[in-house]
Amino acid sequence: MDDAIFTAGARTTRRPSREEAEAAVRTLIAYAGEDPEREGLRDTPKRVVKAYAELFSGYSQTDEEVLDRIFTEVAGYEELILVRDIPFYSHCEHHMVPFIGKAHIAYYPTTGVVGLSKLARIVEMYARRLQTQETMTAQVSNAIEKVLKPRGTAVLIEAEHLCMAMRGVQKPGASTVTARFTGCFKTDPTEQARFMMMLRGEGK
Ligand SMILES: Nc1nc2c(ncn2[C@@H]2O[C@H](COP(=O)(O)OP(=O)(O)OP(=O)(O)O)[C@@H](O)[C@H]2O)c(=O)[nH]1
Ligand SMILES: [Zn+2]
Repeated sequence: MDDAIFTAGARTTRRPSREEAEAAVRTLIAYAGEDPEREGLRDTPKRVVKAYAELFSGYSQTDEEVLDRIFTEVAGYEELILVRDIPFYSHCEHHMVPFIGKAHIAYYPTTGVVGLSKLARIVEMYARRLQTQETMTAQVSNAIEKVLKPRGTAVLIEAEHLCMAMRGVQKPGASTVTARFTGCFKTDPTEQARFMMMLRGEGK
């Protein structure tokens, strides 16, 4: 696993070994002005690399693996399905600092539905990568489109970017909203309005 080769875009890169990753963390600790050998920090590189396995676990899965089971026995249900307030933690790809928020996903099924938890799992998979909020929004939407071929998909993500809160422009509390509408949500303004109303808990 440590020596695995991975391909990103057109480039193929050797995955650094665990030892190399730990050495990089030690370098960053020293760069921050600390002594990486002091007791409290001695095991930190190991802990950070272990935490990375969890925080960036989204690279080892695919859309098809996550959305692998489609249920067709839903008595002809073709109405809107909305899962809202799916919490997530991601990392912005510019600063590698967390952005934290909630995703809301709706779709109109055609041939079947997925388990509700799978919508949260697809959010997890893309959140646990280096991201921009826009990319993540599009990726979640594309995954649902590809696997479920729904009549329409609506994905709305709201998040606070800590790179804007704890550094740089320092605006804690500013929230970013991104949305992608496809199918009937894109072509029919009343569907979009219905989605927004249901998000606020007003719709039916
Ligand atoms: N569009 C978009 N921008 C993001 C996201 N996460 C972080 N950013 C922005 O990425 C930008 C990177 O800007 P740069 O000028 O290259 O970097 P910087 O000097 O660190 O910028 P400041 O954050 O303004 O200090 C910043 O404006 C961030 O707010 C995201 O998910 N989407
Ligand atoms: Zn950032």
